[in-house]
Amino acid sequence: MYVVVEGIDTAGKSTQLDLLQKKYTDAIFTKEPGGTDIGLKLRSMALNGEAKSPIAEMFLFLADRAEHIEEVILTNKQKLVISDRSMISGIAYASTFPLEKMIELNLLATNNILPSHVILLELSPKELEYRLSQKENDAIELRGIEYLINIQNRMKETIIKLGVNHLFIDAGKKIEDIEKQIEDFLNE
Ligand SMILES: Nc1ncnc2c1ncn2[C@@H]1O[C@H](COP(=O)(O)OP(=O)(O)O)[C@@H](O)[C@H]1O
Ligand SMILES: Cc1cn([C@H]2C[C@H](O)[C@@H](COP(=O)(O)OP(=O)(O)O)O2)c(=O)[nH]c1=O
Repeated sequence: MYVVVEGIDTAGKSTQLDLLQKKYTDAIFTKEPGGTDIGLKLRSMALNGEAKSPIAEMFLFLADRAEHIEEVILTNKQKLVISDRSMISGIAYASTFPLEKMIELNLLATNNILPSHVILLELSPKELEYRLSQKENDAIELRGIEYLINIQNRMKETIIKLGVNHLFIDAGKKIEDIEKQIEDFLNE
């Protein structure tokens, strides 16, 4: 099983992944960007906003993804792999590029490998505004509420277009209610 937890910044991914880690002690936990050695370097370049060109930034994430699929996903095919983000983020965050083009590029990077389970934590603009105000923001988070809600809409569109098995969850619900919904989805 290749499970991905998706959502815009502050949606609650890390919170749920910590809970999953306690429950699924034999699973492989990984993330994008930064799930491999090269990925850690690419992650720091991408997140520090070092690239001036949005195209260069997008290719840093694609390089990370290609390496991650090769090194982590393919080598653990028989195991339960749970990833913090995936190509869904890759397609959605590259919002200045057409969706179809991004799907094509991401399928090239992943060798056409798709997640078997996609969990999307979905935030309301109000809850997003509150959560961003409670933390120090990185370069991407500083792009603001409207930018991130647009990304969230693109995430939903991407999931539907790819036709992957998915669960959309209201991220404003109680942590334990979300945890239960995820558990039920993985046990289906
Ligand atoms: N269901 C929830 N209800 C209220 N606050 C939450 C919930 N889930 C997470 N949080 C809080 O929101 C913030 C962002 O959560 P986090 O798990 O770090 O998100 P992400 O990994 O998606 O950026 C944290 O302060 C966390 O404690
Ligand atoms: C995977 C991916 C993430 N991103 C963005 C989303 C996040 O803002 C950022 C890194 O995600 P994340 O690791 O969730 O950041 P943090 O640990 O600070 O919560 O990179 C892209 O722009 N493109 C991508 O392909």
